[in-house]
Amino acid sequence: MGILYSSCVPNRDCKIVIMGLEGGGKTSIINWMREGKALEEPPQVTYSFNYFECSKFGYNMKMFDIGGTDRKTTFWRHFLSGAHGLIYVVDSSNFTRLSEAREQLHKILGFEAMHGVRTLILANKMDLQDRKICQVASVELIRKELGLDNSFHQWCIEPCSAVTGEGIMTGLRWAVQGV
Ligand SMILES: Nc1nc2c(ncn2[C@@H]2O[C@H](COP(=O)(O)OP(=O)(O)OP(=O)(O)O)[C@@H](O)[C@H]2O)c(=O)[nH]1
Ligand SMILES: [Mg+2]
Repeated sequence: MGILYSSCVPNRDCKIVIMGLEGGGKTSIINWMREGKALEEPPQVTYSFNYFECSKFGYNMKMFDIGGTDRKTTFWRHFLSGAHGLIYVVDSSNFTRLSEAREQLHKILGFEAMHGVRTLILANKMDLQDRKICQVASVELIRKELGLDNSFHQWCIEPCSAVTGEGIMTGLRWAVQGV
């Protein structure tokens, strides 16, 4: 009976918004979430947004991948409204843009629609250090630079790579917990 019951329970809808500076790896990460593998070709720059749906962890996830080049906050408002989770992607190999990321993240979290929304920070491109291509910022440094310690939001930082898949599904599971 238990098995019959669980197989009949429909997936719950869950709206996830993925944001971050351009080139951080949002589209590549979403590809991992959907396909479980890295893209064969580097993705094209996302102008405006991409929309994807995928079923994971008992949720029908509606995912909005917001291109990093468009910084119009009026444009963001539309996507943030009704979101259950925010995933903010940071390029860990780009030390010089961490303060810009902090500014953008705080702007996003300042929207009323973000109150009570779980915020997952994905510290992406960790493979670059593992493959000895370049040094990346540690999770500790990213935490400090993003300045979330006094935030009322529920947040978590997960190191990840859209090349190896490290950390992506663990982070996503955290982001949708309790939705
Ligand atoms: N080494 C490495 N490269 C990555 C990783 N994730 C993304 N990239 C590369 O980084 C570049 C940008 O990736 P995108 O996924 O297009 O980044 P985005 O955040 O969607 O960028 P916009 O659409 O411009 O906002 C591409 O060349 C990717 O192949 C990663 O985890 N490791
Ligand atoms: Mg993109």
